This record gives sequence, C-alpha cells and structure tokens, in this order.
Amino acid sequence: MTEQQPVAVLGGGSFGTAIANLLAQNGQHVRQWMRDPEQAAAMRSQRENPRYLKGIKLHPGVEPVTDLAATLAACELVFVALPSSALRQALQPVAGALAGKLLVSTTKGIEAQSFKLMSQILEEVAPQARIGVLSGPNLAREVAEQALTATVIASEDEQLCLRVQEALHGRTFRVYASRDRFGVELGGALKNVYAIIAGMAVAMGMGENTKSMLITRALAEMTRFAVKLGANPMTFLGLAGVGDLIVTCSSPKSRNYQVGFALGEGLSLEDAVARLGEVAEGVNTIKVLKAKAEELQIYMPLVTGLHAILFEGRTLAQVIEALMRAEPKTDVDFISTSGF
Ligand SMILES: NC(=O)C1=CN([C@@H]2O[C@H](COP(=O)(O)OP(=O)(O)OC[C@H]3O[C@@H](n4cnc5c(N)ncnc54)[C@H](O)[C@@H]3O)[C@@H](O)[C@H]2O)C=CC1
Ligand SMILES: O=C(CO)COP(=O)(O)O
Repeated sequence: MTEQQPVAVLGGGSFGTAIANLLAQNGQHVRQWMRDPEQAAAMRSQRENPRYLKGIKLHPGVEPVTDLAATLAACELVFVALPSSALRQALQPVAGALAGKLLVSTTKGIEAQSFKLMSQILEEVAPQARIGVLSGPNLAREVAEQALTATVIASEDEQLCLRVQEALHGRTFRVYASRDRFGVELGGALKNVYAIIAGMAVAMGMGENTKSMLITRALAEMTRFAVKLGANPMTFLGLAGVGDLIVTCSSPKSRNYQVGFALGEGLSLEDAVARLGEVAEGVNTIKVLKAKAEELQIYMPLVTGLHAILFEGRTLAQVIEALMRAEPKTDVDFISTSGF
C-alpha cells in the first residue's frame, strides 16, 4: 500500500495550528513548519502551541518541523498561514521548490508599497504553482475548539478547490467554493481595518445602534473599494465578506478588535500592538488602504477617519464629529437611482 502524502502548513501561529489540527482530525498527516526551533521543540514535547494557542491539544497527526525545503519536498498541498509582512521573505528563498504545488493562502493582509494580495505574491514567487485562497469567519481559537464553522476556498482551479474541500471539510468545518479569488481575498484583508474601529467603539461604551451602523457602513465602504478594483460585489454578501466582517467586528477574540479596544481605552497604537503580542493585520492594511483610496479617489470615510486618529494626530471626538456631520448619502450604492 502506498503511504499517504503529508500536507504542509507554513506558520507556527494560532491559525496555522488550528488548520493543522483540522487537517489531522480529518486523517491527514501534517507537517507544520515554523521558523523557531524552540517553539517546534516545545510543541513536540508539550503537544500544544503554548505561545499562540494555549490549552488546545495538538493532534497526534501534526508534526512541528523547521526544515522548510524538506517540508515542501514531501508535500503537494501547502497551506500558507504566515503574517503578510513575512510571506514573501519566507518563501522567496524556496521559490524553486514551489513549482507544481497547490498553494493555499490563509493570510489576510496586503503588501505595503505594492498593494499586492498574498495570492498575487504567491503567483509572482511561484509562477508554476496552483494558487487558492482560504478565507471566512474563522477565529483560530474557535476553529481549534471545534465550534461549528464555515469558510471559503477560492480559486479558478476547480480541482484545487475540490482537493481543499476534501482535506478540510469535516464534522465541524464546512468549506464552500468560490471562483472569485480576488473578491474573497480582498474581503479578508479589508475587514481587519473595520474591526479596529469596532473595538474602539465598544471600549468607548457606544451602543448597539452604533455597532450596527459601523458594520453596515463598513460593508458599503469595502464593497465600493473592491468594485473599483474590479471585484464582484456579490462576493461581499458571502462568508468571506459580510461573514468575516461580522465576526471580526463583534468578537473580543479578534486581535484587530483587541487593538481597537485598547486604543479606545486610551493606549497608543504602539502600546496596543505590544500588549497584543500577535499579528493584527489591520494596522498595516489601514496605511496602504488609505493611500490607495486617495490615489483612486474612492470615498472611504471610515478608513480616512481611522487613519487620521492613528497617524495624523486627530482625536476620536474630532473624527466622530466629522463623520456624523458629513453630507448625507444614499444607503446602498449599487441600487440604480431610478430604484431610489
Ligand atoms: N488567528 C486567526 O483567527 C486567523 C488568522 N488568519 C490570518 O492568518 C495569518 C497568520 O495569523 P496567525 O497565525 O493568527 O498569527 P500569529 O500572530 O498567531 O502567529 C504568527 C506566526 O508567524 C510567525 N512568523 C512571523 N514572522 C515570520 C517569518 N518571517 N518567517 C516565518 N514565520 C514567521 C510567528 O513566529 C508566528 O508563529 C494572518 O494573516 C491572519 O490574518 C486568518 C484567519 C483566522
Ligand atoms: O480573520 C479572522 C477571523 O476570521 C481573525 O481576525 P483577527 O486577526 O482580528 O484575530
């Protein structure tokens, strides 16, 4: 009998570990690659990820490893769960080993300067690879605790989607397919910014009306932006759009929300990020998003407001005043004016 080929997960953080466990629960042998040998040793001996996912047992089918070249040589299906700031730098040196692989990005960020999404970087680094994006309302701890969860695998490559569904779909985790890789990936990256704002609003004791207004106007804003860039607005009605926006803007388990909450309590951005000690992608995304919105002249008042607070010395009170006093607009952009 031929031995089953292992699946690779790149990244030793909370989401990498949650995905590795899911795959192993489904009977896959998993090599979870991380750069830090001490972390790998701790995970091997303690059978948990004490730094990023404390209290969750590592499935016996997950093998924490540190040799990236050997991991890639052994696996065809590769999930990439690295922070956006590290993805290119981590994969460029092994570009040759990525040809022919099924590369699935789970990273929800945008590269500074280039404004590239992670799957676009993967395409650049590994033009011979087959590329997909996994995104949706998937808080790592809840996935790891086997809370009933759904996600989206997005790719033009139908066989890749099927392979990922087969590998991940299980008793507690549903995997829907989409062809709109760009829309799915953009949704996952953009919502982090609005989660920071939502966390701030909660820390300031704002009510449920405010929360609902924020989430809905955030959806309008991110969809407007995405459409300008050529994405399909319908994708934003799905799990990777409004689904992920809701969970990230409502849950204190979200790291972006936590950064916003700390800011709302009066901490500086630097202190809020230091207190978190994990990745909050929205902090970098807000910078590139503000610049892009300006370049393309897209009306994004929430992005502009958050940027003004974080980087332009404006107070929260000033920004709220400006937002509430802004000229009234129509509710939904995509309804024709005759339908108004
Ligand atoms: N945690 C979550 O709930 C979810 C996270 N994601 C996305 O997954 C990505 C990774 O997030 P997490 O695993 O949660 O982050 P994390 O903050 O828990 O862990 C980040 C990991 O990346 C490693 N790392 C940092 N720089 C590196 C480098 N240069 N080379 C190799 N490894 C490096 C760190 O050592 C750590 O193991 C992010 O883009 C995030 O938005 C997606 C869905 C859910
Ligand atoms: O993407 C996520 C949930 O879908 C996780 O969000 P945070 O990175 O804010 O924790």
